[in-house]
Amino acid sequence: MEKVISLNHIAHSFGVETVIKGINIEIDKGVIFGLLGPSGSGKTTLVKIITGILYPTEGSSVVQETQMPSLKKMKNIGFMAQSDALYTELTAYENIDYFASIYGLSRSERKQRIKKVLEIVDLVKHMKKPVRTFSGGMKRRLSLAISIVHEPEILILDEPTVGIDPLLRQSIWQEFNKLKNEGTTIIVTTHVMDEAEKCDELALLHDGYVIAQGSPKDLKQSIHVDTMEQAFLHYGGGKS
Ligand SMILES: Nc1ncnc2c1ncn2[C@@H]1O[C@H](COP(=O)(O)OP(=O)(O)OP(=O)(O)O)[C@@H](O)[C@H]1O
Repeated sequence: MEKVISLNHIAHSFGVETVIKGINIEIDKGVIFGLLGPSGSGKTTLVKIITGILYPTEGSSVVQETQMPSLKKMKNIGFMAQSDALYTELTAYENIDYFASIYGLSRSERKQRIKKVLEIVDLVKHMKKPVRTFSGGMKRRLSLAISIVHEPEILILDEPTVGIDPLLRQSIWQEFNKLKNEGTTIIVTTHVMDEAEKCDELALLHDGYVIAQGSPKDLKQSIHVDTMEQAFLHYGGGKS
């Protein structure tokens, strides 16, 4: 298996508070890797470190054999942050077009891919509306469209389906699986157990530590429980 991401002894502090504590994770190409943990456990901080947006206090994030941060590698990464970074006076189409042009897509590539991603997130009929008129869920869907428009090799999604209804959530997960089958490596943070079940591999985070790691099946089987929720509680997760 080709390693795409290696996190080596990562620790991170904000002032005197250490929020990431000695994390080692290796992620293979073409898997959906979930970071599961309660609010404040360090998921967002960790994905920011992986992408190179945040420089860790200790350790290193290596993406495709390159130490982050690396501008070159950032072009191979699609990142959907937890808060939507959108231009509210522009339309949905214009927002995607703007980010696609930053990624260097030609006019014809943009036209074709924007159409595709708008369909995936079910925003075709709203594409000409200014984003200021969008609901929270619509903004999330637009952010997702932007993160995949340049067909990145690595897709990092911080709670991508918050505020998205169950039906669309299901079709978005189908799309993640499709991207995975095409070789995209996907990292997704969540505190929703049924989403965790859909990941190939999981790291359970609690208070800045990885408390368990493995496939959902292995994590459940090794302690003889039926649900991820039970597994998470067993391993010491739950509320911080
Ligand atoms: N810029 C910052 N300055 C100070 N403390 C921060 C900062 N960002 C995060 N933290 C703290 O780091 C800890 C981990 O936060 P983080 O956002 O990584 O958690 P999370 O697991 O993503 O939570 P959530 O599920 O609520 O998004 C929290 O205690 C948070 O208060």
